[in-house]
Formats: sequence, structure tokens, C-alpha cells
Amino acid sequence: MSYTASAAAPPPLGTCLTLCMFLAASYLLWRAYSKPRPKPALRSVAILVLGDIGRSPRMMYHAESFATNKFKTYLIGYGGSKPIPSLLSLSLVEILPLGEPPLWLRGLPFIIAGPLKVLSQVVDILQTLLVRIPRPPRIHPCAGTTFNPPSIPTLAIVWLVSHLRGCKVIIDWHNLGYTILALKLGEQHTFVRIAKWFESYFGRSAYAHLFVTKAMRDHLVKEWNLRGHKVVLHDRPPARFHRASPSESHELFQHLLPHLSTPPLTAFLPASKPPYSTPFTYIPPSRLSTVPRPASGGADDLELAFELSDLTPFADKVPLPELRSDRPALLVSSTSWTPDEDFAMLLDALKQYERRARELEDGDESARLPKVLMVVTGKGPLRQKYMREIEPLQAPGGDATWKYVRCASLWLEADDYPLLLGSADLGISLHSSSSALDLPMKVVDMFGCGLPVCALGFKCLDELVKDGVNGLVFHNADQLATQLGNLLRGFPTAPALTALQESFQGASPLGTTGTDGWEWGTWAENWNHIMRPLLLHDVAAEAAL
Ligand SMILES: Nc1nc2c(ncn2[C@@H]2O[C@H](COP(=O)(O)OP(=O)(O)O[C@H]3O[C@H](CO)[C@@H](O)[C@H](O)[C@@H]3O)[C@@H](O)[C@H]2O)c(=O)[nH]1
Repeated sequence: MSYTASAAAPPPLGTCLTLCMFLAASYLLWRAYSKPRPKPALRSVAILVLGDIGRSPRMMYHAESFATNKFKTYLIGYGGSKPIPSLLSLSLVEILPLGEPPLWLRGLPFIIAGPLKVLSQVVDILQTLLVRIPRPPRIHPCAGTTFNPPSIPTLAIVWLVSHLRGCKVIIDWHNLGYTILALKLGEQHTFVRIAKWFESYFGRSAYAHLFVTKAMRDHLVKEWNLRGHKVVLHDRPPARFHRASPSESHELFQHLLPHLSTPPLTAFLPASKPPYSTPFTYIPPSRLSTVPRPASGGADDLELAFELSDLTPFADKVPLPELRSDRPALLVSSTSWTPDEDFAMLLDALKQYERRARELEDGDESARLPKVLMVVTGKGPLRQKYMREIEPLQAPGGDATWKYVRCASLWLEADDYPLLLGSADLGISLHSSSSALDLPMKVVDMFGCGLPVCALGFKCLDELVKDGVNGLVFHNADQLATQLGNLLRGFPTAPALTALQESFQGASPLGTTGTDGWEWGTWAENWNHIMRPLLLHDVAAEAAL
């Protein structure tokens, strides 16, 4: 039998590199294992997230909580977006960035570049966990598997390191990696079956398992027979998430003005004149400026302007920004632009809204629909595709141009993101959950900012969204369009929307169950309630937390 050269056969260079990396990894392992093992640091934790740290809120909040509970905290992951400011200021947090795969890999065919990329990632993570962290961390939570497929090696690496360095593992199950892979390849695909086996095998045993929902806990305990402590740690917003005051919104919109001055938006939004007004806020004319001023400009001016007998504090006379009555309704959705969020559904609903608004424009004023600015925040792979689809619908002067709707996509700094949510009128969630076992973090963010939502329904959504109380649940574009119409009718005086917004005063504190079963609190309250006892259990013998 004779062999001919095949395009798929790896060239000698690729094979040599693979071999070198394998040898390097073996050497690192041998070095780490052959050294006398130092005792694990009692209050030290390494958090591994195989993704952009700045776009992994749950892992950043974990890091913040560990550090405020006096744990030396190593946060390992990729750079890209700026992390939340507190992580940069907490002295106990050390961010250990992973290197990007070498650039020259991009030029190679996937069949060679793929395995080499994974291998270089494995070497980098091992080097970080075994060498860059001087003393072995005591507790060692690893990211769940949202970032699959590149997170495939994570569970195995963490399992290996925990044996080599004698540290404990906490697995934070915030989604199932194999279900994300199944979205692309189909449930029956061999890779999906391998990924499922991998996840269940290396994820089975840990010191503790954290779950984002009760549904995920029940499912995994039943299906995979998990060993270790099992606790549900629902996502909750950090305390800095709040409803924005008109002054905060005024500041924010001034800051965002360049993004609101693009051609599709300039003629659509009300005219503004910073620093006195933005498309959503304005400073009412000052009482001081209405006092007639004599031409002389002498000391009498003061007396006239301030009326010396008037003892009202000066600050009370300076008018504060207010919301404009001619502002459009501000809708927000946040996303990582992944295939599990169907933006076509939102687009369809917005088209229906536009039609409905035109039908009602000559009718009774209280029944008219307002203009809507839909802002989608976040970065991710499908952003360009959808924004390109929207382009002709908002091109100035185009035949098909919308009259009542505009859509903008933004990435906001960590400080601005909660301010935008806190300034918005309604949130929209298209999270469909690849596993139907996790919940949308964006809705948690929105609730933290007192923002009700219209959320796409799926199996365990009721652990977060109470239909008719803090939001409305839809299942298709028609329902979403109807909900938008009902909630926004008569805006800014919109009774149905106001009722949902007011429900935020009625949530029960953590650990109690109110009439609507809606229990709420901050991330720190929840973390201290759930995680402290878990850690205390572990370290109590040696020191109190
Ligand atoms: N700074 C900033 N952050 C943003 C922006 N837009 C979105 N984000 C961040 O990106 C998150 C939304 O990302 P998704 O990937 O859409 O998350 P999700 O579906 O809502 O939640 C999933 O991930 C969580 C962990 O990160 C999981 O906990 C959850 O269960 C679910 O799997 C938001 O919560 C927010 O933290 C922005 O403009 N600026």
C-alpha cells in the first residue's frame, strides 16, 4: 500500500511544537510535585475564569467577597475589558492574567492550531497555578463551564492541581458547558457526548458545589451524583446597583452624548444643549436668573438677586436636573451577543411596535405610544450581524426608516453600566438558557437598579422573575410587542409600567418569603449568608473568620 501526502496530516513543525509543549508541561508538573509541599495558606483562594475577567461579573463578585473576608485572592483569567474598580483597589486581590495564544498560531490550519491552542492554554494555566501562586491556595473555586469549549480542560486541570498542591476545590456551576456546545453541534454529536462525560467525571467530586439555581442543583445531584457540600448561590447585584437620581442620569447622558449623536439618533432624539440639557434630562431655568439685574452691577445686585431676607439655603435655590417630559422611553437589554439570545425576536417585536405606534398616532393622546430608544449593552460575536440588520431601518431619510424606534449598541465602563440600567424605563431579557437551568445575570443587574423587565420565559425563570410583579414573561415576538405597547401606552405617565416599578418596594429581605415569594438582597448579603458558613465550617478549627 502506498501513502500520498494528505492536507490533514500535521506538518513536522506542528508535531515538534506539540511535543515541546508536552515536555514543558511534564517538566513543570515534575518540578511542582518533586518539591517539598508547603502547607496550604489558610485564607487564600484562586479563582479561575477561562474568559475575559471584566465580562465575568459573578467571578469578580466572588473575588471581591473573598477579599473583603480577608482571603488573599488570586483572580486568573484573560484581560480585555476593565474589571470592576473595587477589584483594582482591594489590596488582597491579585489579578494574574493568562497570555493570549501565540499570534503565529492564527496562520495555521485549525486542525493544527486548535490542539496547539488548547495545549498552550493548559501550560499557561498550570504554570500560573503551580508556579506563579507561591503557596497553594486553601480553597480553589474554579469557574463553572460557561466558557466552554475552551474551558473543557479547566475541571481536569483544577482536579490535577488540587491533588498536587493539596488544596480544596469549589465548583461554581453557573451553566453546563456541554449544553452550550450542543447549541452549535446538536445534542447527539460525539464531541457533545465527550464534553458531557468530561464535565460529569471531573466535576463530580469537590469540597463544595455552588449552583445558580435550585433547578440546577436538583438536576445535577440527581443525574451526576455529586459529592461534596451542595449550596444554591443565586446571583444578586452588588450594593452599588441602584435606581439613578435625575442628577446621576443627567451626568451619565452628558458623558454618553457622543454615542447619542450618531446620524440615526440626532434627528430622532429631542435636541439637547449640554450642560443644561440632554435628550432625557434638563436643568430647569434657575430662580436666580429670573431676578432682574440692574445695569450698574454694584453691591445692590447681590441684594436683589438673593433677597437678603430670604433664608433658604443657597443649595436649595440651585435647580437640580429633572427628567424631560418629551424624552423617549429608554429600553435596555444587556448581552454577550451569544447564539442562545435570539435578537431576531426583539427586532421583530420592535417592528410590530413601530407599526402599532403609527396606527395610534392620530388617536387619543393617552393611548398613543411613545418613541423608544432601545440600547443593547455588551460585547460579543453576533453584535455586528444584528446591528447590520438594523442599519437600513434607522438610516436617516431612508424609505424604510422607523419613526418611533431606534436601536443603539454600547459597551459601558463598569461604573456607567449600572447608571444606565438605573436610568432606563424597562429592561428586556432574551436569555434562553442552553441548559434551562441557569438564570440571566442581566435581569439580576436590572432588578438591582429597580428596573422591571420583559423576559423570555424558560423552565426555571420563576426563581427570579415573578410574572406580573417585577416583570412580564413572554414566549415570542408577538407577546413581547403586545407587552411593550401595554406598558408604554401614555408614557411618561404609564400606569402599567409604574405599577411594576413600584413593586420593587415590596420585595422581602433575604431569608424571608414575602407574599409574592420574592426574596431579595445584595450580592454581599447573600454571599455572607451562604458562603461564610461554608468557609467557616472549613477553617473554624484553625481560625475564626
Ligand atoms: N461593564 C459592562 N458590563 C456589561 C455590559 N453589558 C453587559 N455587561 C455584563 O455582561 C453580563 C451579561 O452577560 P451575559 O453573558 O449575557 O450573561 P447572562 O446570560 O445574563 O448570565 C449568564 O452568565 C452569568 C455569569 O456571568 C451566570 O451567572 C448566569 O447564570 C448566566 O449563565 C451583564 O450581567 C453584565 O455584567 C456593558 O456595557 N458594560
